[in-house]
Amino acid sequence: MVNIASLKQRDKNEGIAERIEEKDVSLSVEDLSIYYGQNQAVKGISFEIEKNKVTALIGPSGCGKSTFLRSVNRMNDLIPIARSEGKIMYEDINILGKDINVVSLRKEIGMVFQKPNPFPKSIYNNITHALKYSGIKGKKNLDSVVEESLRKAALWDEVKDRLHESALSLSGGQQQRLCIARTLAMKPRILLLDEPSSALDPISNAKIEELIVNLKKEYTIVIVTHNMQQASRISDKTAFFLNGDLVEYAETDKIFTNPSVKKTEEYISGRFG
Ligand SMILES: Nc1ncnc2c1ncn2[C@@H]1O[C@H](COP(=O)(O)OP(=O)(O)OP(=O)(O)O)[C@@H](O)[C@H]1O
Repeated sequence: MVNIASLKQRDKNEGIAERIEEKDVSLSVEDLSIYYGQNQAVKGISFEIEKNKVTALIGPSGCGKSTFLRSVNRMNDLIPIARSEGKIMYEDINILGKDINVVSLRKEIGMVFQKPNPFPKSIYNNITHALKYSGIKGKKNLDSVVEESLRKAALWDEVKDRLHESALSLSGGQQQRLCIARTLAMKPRILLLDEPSSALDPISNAKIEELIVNLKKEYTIVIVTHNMQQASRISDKTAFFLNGDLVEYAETDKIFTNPSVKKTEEYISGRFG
């Protein structure tokens, strides 16, 4: 079983970690195909996701965006008929390798879903729940991780006086920021966001967008969105998917002002999808 943390230690010993740190690439996708039984949902795509940038995945419904996103932290493992070919390299480790420790991978690469899904526990316990399994103990330590995570998720000021109330008493937008805080508490390097604000009101949406832009200083962010304005406002790079193919991948400004492929232009101008 390959444990990501131990690999990093090995890399550090061999001086590889420092060299990797200098690279701008966070994930390198190499000829990736994903199938559900006979249906090929992702068709041999290759691209590199850059560190400390926001990468938006856009495209019409059913084109493979979520399938790709889920494969990055091995959530597709939970679907018996799903299988993949090709590689997703993360710090010189193939995420799709059979010997990857998926639990440690998911700490490094956290995921937040479309619908806020806090545990039916207190705000505080939502954050500490998984920490206990990763060996962080003691009230002082836990308190400090709770505060740090909630601050990073821009939620601390709104909840600091009600940490022991149920997370379900929060608004939808606050619940989603709590889910982001819960993911940040695991100290990930990469955040995968699957339409994180599409179920929220415009003000909550604006808060999530502002949060994403702030978080990219510390994290690499990959976001699936159907909202073209959102992709153009917050992302640095945009990948346009269509029928499982990666049709175009470029700087967001280029995709939205001067795309190279006609299909991209048709999609972003609302002519289909
Ligand atoms: N759990 C699953 N089992 C079988 N097929 C699936 C499963 N999830 C997705 N698919 C199929 O894979 C293809 C890609 O779906 P996917 O959800 O990745 O698209 P998407 O671009 O994220 O769509 P949306 O924007 O609607 O979320 C579709 O043909 C879909 O029916």
